[in-house]
Amino acid sequence: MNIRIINKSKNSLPAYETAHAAGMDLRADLDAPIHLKPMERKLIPTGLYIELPEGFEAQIRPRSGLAYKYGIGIVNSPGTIDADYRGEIKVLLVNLSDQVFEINTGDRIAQMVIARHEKAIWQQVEELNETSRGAGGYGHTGVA
Ligand SMILES: O=c1ccn([C@H]2C[C@H](O)[C@@H](COP(=O)(O)OP(=O)(O)OP(=O)(O)O)O2)c(=O)[nH]1
Ligand SMILES: [Mg+2]
Repeated sequence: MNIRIINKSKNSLPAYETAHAAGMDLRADLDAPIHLKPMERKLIPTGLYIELPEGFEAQIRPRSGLAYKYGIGIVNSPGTIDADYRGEIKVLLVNLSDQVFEINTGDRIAQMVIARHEKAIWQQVEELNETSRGAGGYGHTGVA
């Protein structure tokens, strides 16, 4: 599908890195390197602006390699880009390691998945259909 995009960054457009990748990697668009101290969080600009069709969202998800090797996560994971948002896409990184993490312009800091979503219309009722699970949750089926 075609999605309108403005690229004010110095990077090329986000791209699928492999043939059937679900996400396109997002690159940082910086004037100077950013240093993320342990437990610090910062909004990282991408220089990208998109116009999603109604009924679609973009999810901003962590990259597993950065998470595993450097403890880099996304505070609000998955971030949600709404179809009516026209501002710059930013990524809220957090450093969960005990080392400073340096981000340079052009670094692939996250990935973005374009997804359909439903628009719910509430049907307010007094009772819900019964199930065998009922209100059980939070591990009520056990561990093993
Ligand atoms: O990781 C993210 C998450 C959000 N956004 C942008 C797009 C999104 O459409 C908007 C609002 O995000 P969200 O609804 O998650 O934040 P909010 O705190 O509810 O803000 P708002 O009151 O503006 O909806 O911010 C990003 O650029 N990156
Ligand atoms: Mg919101």
